[in-house]
Amino acid sequence: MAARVIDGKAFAATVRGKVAEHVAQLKAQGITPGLAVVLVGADPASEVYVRSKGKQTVEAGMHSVEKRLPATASEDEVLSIIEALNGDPDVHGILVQLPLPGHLDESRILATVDPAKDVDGFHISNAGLLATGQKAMVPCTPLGSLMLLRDLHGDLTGMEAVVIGRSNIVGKPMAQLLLRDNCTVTIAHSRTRDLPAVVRRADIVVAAVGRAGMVSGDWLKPGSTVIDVGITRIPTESGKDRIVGDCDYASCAEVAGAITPVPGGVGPMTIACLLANTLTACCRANGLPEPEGLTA
Ligand SMILES: Nc1nc2c(c(=O)[nH]1)N[C@@H](CN(C=O)c1ccc(C(=O)N[C@@H](CCC(=O)O)C(=O)O)cc1)CN2
Ligand SMILES: [Mg+2]
Repeated sequence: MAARVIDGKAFAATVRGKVAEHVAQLKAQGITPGLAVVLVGADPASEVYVRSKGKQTVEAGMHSVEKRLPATASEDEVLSIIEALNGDPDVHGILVQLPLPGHLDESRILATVDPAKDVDGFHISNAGLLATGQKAMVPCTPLGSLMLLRDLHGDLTGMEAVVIGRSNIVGKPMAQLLLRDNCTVTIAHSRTRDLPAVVRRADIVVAAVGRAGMVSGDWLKPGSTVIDVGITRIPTESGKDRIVGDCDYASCAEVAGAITPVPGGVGPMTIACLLANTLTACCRANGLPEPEGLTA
């Protein structure tokens, strides 16, 4: 039987609606959550994401700040912008759009964001809090993926999860979140021996390696749930890029029980969760209860 298609676009719209409702309540108390996005350079995909972030921030009723620097900006210039945003009381969330130009030290830049305003959850102190099971800001793509899984399965306790990819942004935090939800978690990667056999054990597969179409249907346990985090742009003859995930959709959809499409799966959840994290950061900064169902 063909897999159920997990509609991340629709789910993201629901999340954004909930965020907007909370924001309206905060504004009635004189509090407006604010999100600042820092973009260094003019990577075309980053331009698109940053524009969407600003637009969706405003649509949710929040205050949006955009700081743009040329690709030639020095590290000190980037750091001084972040420091100013750290001290701005109207800004509750700060993110630095990745990738950064190669001459900049990404770790140093991310470590300069105030952890309480780190709505991407990339600061080492948030990574450490998450790894030790404490209250953290959680990276948006793993948080969105977890929301989709909880919506589909309810309780994830006891499920076998295989996360393919060990990045700090997706693979590692995703594994931590699944562990926290009582899954038995394996992190697989490019050096894993017999990757298809490892993936075949999984009730939940999260593919986050950045290799187009790598996971094929014959790697899957029948009925498993596939979360495809990959986004690879493939140029087409029409001149417009087509985007594909890390899973070979046609073959995986024949074997899986449920699968996220690319586009329209995990991608839209990333920005919806960014808004949710900004709301959470604003509530924490004001000593207010956190919104239910919008955090991990
Ligand atoms: N600071 C950050 N940088 C990057 C992150 C991040 O979470 N924080 N993630 C990605 C880019 N990204 C957001 O920044 C992002 C990627 C994809 C989507 C999305 O909605 N994708 C759509 C397709 C859109 C398209 O056609 O390009 C989908 O999958 O349906 C949103 C945000 C790297 N950098
Ligand atoms: Mg670098």
